[in-house]
Amino acid sequence: MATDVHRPVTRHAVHVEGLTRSFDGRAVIDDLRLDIAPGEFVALLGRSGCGKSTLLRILAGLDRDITGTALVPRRRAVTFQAPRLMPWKKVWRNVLLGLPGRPERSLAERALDEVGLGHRVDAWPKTLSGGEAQRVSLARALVREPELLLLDEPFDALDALSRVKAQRLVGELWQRRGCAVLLVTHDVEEAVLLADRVLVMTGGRIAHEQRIDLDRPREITDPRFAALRARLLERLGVDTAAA
Ligand SMILES: Nc1ncnc2c1ncn2[C@@H]1O[C@H](COP(=O)(O)OP(=O)(O)OP(=O)(O)O)[C@@H](O)[C@H]1O
Repeated sequence: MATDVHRPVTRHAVHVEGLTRSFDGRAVIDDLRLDIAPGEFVALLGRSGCGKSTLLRILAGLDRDITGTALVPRRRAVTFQAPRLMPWKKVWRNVLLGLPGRPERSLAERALDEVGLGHRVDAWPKTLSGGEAQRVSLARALVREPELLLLDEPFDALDALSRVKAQRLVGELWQRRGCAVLLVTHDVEEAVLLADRVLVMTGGRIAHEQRIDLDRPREITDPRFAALRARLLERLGVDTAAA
């Protein structure tokens, strides 16, 4: 088994080749190939259960039971659908959780400022709204100064308005930080809004990829936006005529 995970890479932010992950003899990821360039924003779409989260967990280093090659930078960070905050730690301590050594509180303050939560540094997690909690988890990712940011459906649990705000924030952070992003999402519109390239995963592989060559900020009212959205929905097997 050639598990070549987590060596530093330079030319790519992610280099995956011949990656396979099986559960109970069934390959959920099947000979998958994927490259992400430094600073590139990639969105990953696919039907429920197609293996998106499994791939993300592998890239995050949380699942090493693989065959094939998966090279990612050492400085990487991941956020999940749920913010996963420790309720007995204040917000700033949650942000610094898991960092080596004795990181300074000011690090957390800076990251929280960046996500618009400078005023909630000393708050307890239970006093946060869903959108705020998700932003804390984003700050926890940013404090690691990632070259690769892995986002697993980070906006899914949010109401429509918080979702739009959070999407905008992620777009701004990405532009400011210049890190590569892999965003797993169910939402085709979100993918077209944010990504340089959208991947559609089927049968454990990347079955389709679509470059999004629209200027930013993007307008969903742009006919080119609608055309890309329709093409991706088609690739996902959604009947757009009936939608
Ligand atoms: N630890 C596990 N043990 C057994 N099967 C698993 C395990 N983790 C994932 N699977 C299976 O692998 C498949 C892919 O799961 P995964 O969570 O990666 O899908 P997904 O594309 O992220 O789905 P969703 O969009 O619903 O989140 C599913 O059939 C799931 O049941």
